[in-house]
Amino acid sequence: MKRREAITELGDALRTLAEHATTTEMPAGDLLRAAAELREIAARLGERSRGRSTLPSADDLLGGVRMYNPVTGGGSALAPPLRIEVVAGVAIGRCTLGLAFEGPPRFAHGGVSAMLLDQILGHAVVASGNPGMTVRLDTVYRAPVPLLTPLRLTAEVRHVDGRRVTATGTIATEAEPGTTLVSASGTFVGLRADQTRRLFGPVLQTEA
Ligand SMILES: CCCCCCCCCCCCCCCC(=O)SCCNC(=O)CCNC(=O)[C@H](O)C(C)(C)COP(=O)(O)OP(=O)(O)OC[C@H]1O[C@@H](n2cnc3c(N)ncnc32)[C@H](O)[C@@H]1OP(=O)(O)O
Repeated sequence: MKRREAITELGDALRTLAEHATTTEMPAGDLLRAAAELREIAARLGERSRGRSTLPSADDLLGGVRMYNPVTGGGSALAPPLRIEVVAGVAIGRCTLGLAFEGPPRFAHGGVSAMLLDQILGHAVVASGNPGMTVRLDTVYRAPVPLLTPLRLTAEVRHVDGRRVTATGTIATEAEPGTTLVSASGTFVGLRADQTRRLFGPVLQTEA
């Protein structure tokens, strides 16, 4: 537990770093000094690390704890992070995107919106008891998503057809939750046992 807290602390620091590195207007000399210091820290962290087929020791895959998920993970430098709760089958997500997520000036990159929606749709799908992988994600961009503004996302499952599950979701601001900025519809497919073995066999072996 202590290690998870430390991972989240490091994640927080990294997210602050990413945001300041995106917004800084400091002169070149300061940037070069910072780069050299950061390379030293990175080398230290890299002294003990895992490979692609090994789960993070702090994760609990079956319990749904993924510390470095790039959308929700407290330890991820890339995650906003999006906080998700599921209430009566509806996944509700909250986050605020900083300038590191900028696409058009003042607004979020469209790929970031798709990433947030893929994740929250996935949570609704898992909560419905039919976990699967995304095989299709259609996004409709109705209005740009503002940065530095609390956002509210929702997602719910619409249809289950054997191994195929369809879910829909939206992004809005907390201030105007009824005004959809981006909507998405996703298809998720539950894996057969042979597909699970082929894709995740090495990871599941180290988990056991
Ligand atoms: C308990 C605590 C919980 C805590 C809470 C944790 C929550 C934790 C949430 C995580 C949330 C993560 C959310 C991110 C989720 C990703 O980001 S997943 C990563 C991105 N997705 C991928 O990489 C998937 C890539 N695709 C594949 O590997 C393969 O398509 C799959 C998934 C193995 C399926 O294999 P396949 O050969 O394509 O399909 P197959 O098994 O033959 O057929 C299955 C059915 O799907 C259909 N299908 C396949 N592709 C498509 C398509 N593109 N469109 C429509 N239908 C399709 C087939 O037609 C077939 O239909 P039927 O004939 O049965 O009617």
